[in-house]
Amino acid sequence: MGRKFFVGGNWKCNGTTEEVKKIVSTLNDAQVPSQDVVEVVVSPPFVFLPLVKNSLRPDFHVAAQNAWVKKGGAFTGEVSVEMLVNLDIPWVILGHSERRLILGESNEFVGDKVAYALAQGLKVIACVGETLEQRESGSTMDVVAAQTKAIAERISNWSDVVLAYEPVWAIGTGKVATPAQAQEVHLELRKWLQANVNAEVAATTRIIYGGSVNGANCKELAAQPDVDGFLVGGASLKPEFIDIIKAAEVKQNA
Ligand SMILES: O=C(CO)COP(=O)(O)O
Repeated sequence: MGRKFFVGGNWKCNGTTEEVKKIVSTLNDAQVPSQDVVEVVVSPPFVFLPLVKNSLRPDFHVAAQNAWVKKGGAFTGEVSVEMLVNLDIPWVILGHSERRLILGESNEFVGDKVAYALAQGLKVIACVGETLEQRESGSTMDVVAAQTKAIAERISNWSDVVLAYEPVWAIGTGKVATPAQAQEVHLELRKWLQANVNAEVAATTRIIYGGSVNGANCKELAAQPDVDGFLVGGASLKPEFIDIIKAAEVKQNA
């Protein structure tokens, strides 16, 4: 199958220097499966990226939580892709629902960001997901397909993209999607990629789940055939993130 398990930790807008040092030290001391089995990427706020990059174990990598849509310049408050490349930051999270919904980023804007970041050599964790209202009205697949389409229309190479399905109603709510709910959308997304991109991209692109993942629910989710890992928020700030990384072993034993 060849889809290496991927565990991302999205620290969001959290942390002090002391807290960040503590999380890094916990991660550095952890016994986890090897890089051949699981790819681990943590995403601190921009201001802590150099600290984390310089102190984190070499088998774990870092991601920015956002980047500007095109070349940097007169865009007060933004951080450009070029700056991330300059700092040797390999990954960026784009299209997180908090940016789509709170900061008003449209599907097209997110698609443009993904295309620009990939073109400059970054790897992208691209997020999609429906709100509770959209789920209840039966439009989950239409919503995630439209979000994915806006990306697919703008890129030709998916090898540096990880697709994160993060239902908005499950984010930070403690209300995790059931393994069946996650599997259903992941499979539909894979079918969408097959029909609209190609079979190889559908078979090889990692589709990870995010939304109230924790040490207790991660194994059952990881056992789903189309769940290739996680994007973890709150629990990525805690030692239980190590247990979530270890959920990769579920795939090995499958
Ligand atoms: O938004 C998320 C990761 O990007 C998920 O957040 P929680 O794990 O805190 O629900």
